[in-house]
Amino acid sequence: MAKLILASQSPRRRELLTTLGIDFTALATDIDESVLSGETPNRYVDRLALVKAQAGLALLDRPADCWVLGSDTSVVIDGQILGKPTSKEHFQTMMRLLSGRTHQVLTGIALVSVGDSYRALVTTDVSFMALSEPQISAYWHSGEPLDKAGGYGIQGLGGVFVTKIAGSYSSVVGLPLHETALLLGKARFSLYQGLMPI
Ligand SMILES: Cc1cn([C@H]2C[C@H](O)[C@@H](COP(=O)(O)OP(=O)(O)OP(=O)(O)O)O2)c(=O)[nH]c1=O
Repeated sequence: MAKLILASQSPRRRELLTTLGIDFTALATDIDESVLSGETPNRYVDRLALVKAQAGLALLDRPADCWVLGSDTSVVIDGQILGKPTSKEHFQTMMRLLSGRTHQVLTGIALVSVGDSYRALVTTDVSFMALSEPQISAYWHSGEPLDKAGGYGIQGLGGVFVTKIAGSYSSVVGLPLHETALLLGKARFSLYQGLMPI
């Protein structure tokens, strides 16, 4: 039986993958997350998921026995990719953009082995209430925004700002469970007692 490796340092991704009940090992990869010139948001998250998985595969002693899962989540508004905030000012700019509007959360996932790869891209619409400057400032001081794409966590205090979501909640948190299960099925991993046909 092949081994499953999660190439991610995100605690949310580890938690979400754990819920599928398949044994896996997590390892951290360090990759360049810069957007290429002219790259669309869809291509960007798809490429980064693949690069993370490939970087994970390259770290393994016995890659031939393994499948590596990589994932990338980005927030997109007006065609602009919002990554993680690098400062309070950067965070405020993001919140002002998201305030009172609907944006997209894109998550790319890639499952790679030495000879094969499967990929999926999931888009979810998330609507925010209109935010005041004091609200934005209070949220920054919670400490939650720093390690999250778009500067918010729907699963935490950031969920207070979300008025509507259309799509996959787990994808917004970092790993779309349905699509991940489909990819794992293609790689012949069996989920809990036939939960998902393979
Ligand atoms: C929008 C949103 C993002 N996020 C998180 C998911 C991802 O962890 C993070 C986006 O950054 P990513 O670069 O996708 O992931 P990461 O750096 O945390 O982990 P790794 O690359 O090692 O896998 O933002 C939430 O937790 N909740 C949310 O509502």
